[in-house]
Amino acid sequence: MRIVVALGGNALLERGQVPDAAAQVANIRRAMRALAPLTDDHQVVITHGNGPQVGILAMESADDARLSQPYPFDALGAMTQGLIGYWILQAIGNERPYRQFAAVLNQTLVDADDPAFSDPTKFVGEVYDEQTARELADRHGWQVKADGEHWRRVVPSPRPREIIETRLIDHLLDESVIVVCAGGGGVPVVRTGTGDLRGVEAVIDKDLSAALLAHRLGADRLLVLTDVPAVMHGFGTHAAREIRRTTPQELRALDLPAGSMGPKVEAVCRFVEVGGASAAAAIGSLEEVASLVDGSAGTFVTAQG
Ligand SMILES: Nc1ncnc2c1ncn2[C@@H]1O[C@H](COP(=O)(O)OP(=O)(O)O)[C@@H](O)[C@H]1O
Ligand SMILES: NC(=O)OP(=O)(O)O
Repeated sequence: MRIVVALGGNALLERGQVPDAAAQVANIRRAMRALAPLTDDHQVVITHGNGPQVGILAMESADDARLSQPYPFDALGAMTQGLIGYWILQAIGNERPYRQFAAVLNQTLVDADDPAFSDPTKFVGEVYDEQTARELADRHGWQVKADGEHWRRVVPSPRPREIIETRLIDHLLDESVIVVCAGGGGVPVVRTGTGDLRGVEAVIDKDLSAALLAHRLGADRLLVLTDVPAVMHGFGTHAAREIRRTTPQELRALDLPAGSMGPKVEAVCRFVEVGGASAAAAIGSLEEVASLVDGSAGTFVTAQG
């Protein structure tokens, strides 16, 4: 099978953990140990988030007095693809030293007139209390919003339209290469009037890019891995109940938070809706990844349910 895996942010950095390199390397090592068996039997693409990391780089850049302007988010996104891609390559390579791996620094096309550019929603960087967040916003010209009980910086997150490197990734998979790409949703770019690509200030949602990539690659599965075993009815209540086999229609009827489970559900729904009868997607925990493939764990989504 051809499988696209979207690795949740918690696999890189647990909530509240200090974002030291060593902590992330150890987390990624654990994640790759769990993912490695999947790569023995299937063509696998690994995508990953970059919200905390891109926020740290943005803060460093904003504080660097030598710069007349902080580095823009397309450049920062490319940096995180290199950083996290390197960590993943090394970790999966240590698990399967006889295999070939590639981290593809990729560009993701978005629409220049996407309404998201005037309504930032993507949380990046660290969490703050409201007062600190507002002070930072005044000092750096940021926009900040409440993320649950915390506050965080937000940046525009336009809808991904095309993964520019899809053909290259397709060839690599045919050659049995394990591919890391679309990290942080891919470097956001628009096409100019002359047909050139140009970077834009945004951070794309990695689950939505993973869904697009999975569709364009004709993948059999999209697996969205996170820190809960499934999508749940009544999440956070005593009556919480796992949703096991379902359809996009049933999932879309749920009221889910925009900053966490919402985009994951949107991603699996989009993949199944455009993929037809053979497409299947799952949301569940990294530790149960093998069982997510056949629906014996997690929330398994098909057109038929
Ligand atoms: N209905 C729901 N079912 C399961 N988890 C939910 C639900 N609603 C919100 N969540 C939250 O979504 C989180 C996963 O999203 P997120 O934190 O963005 O994951 P990741 O960082 O792994 O990408 C879970 O840890 C859980 O707290
Ligand atoms: N780009 C992105 O979706 O990152 P997170 O998953 O870390 O929010």
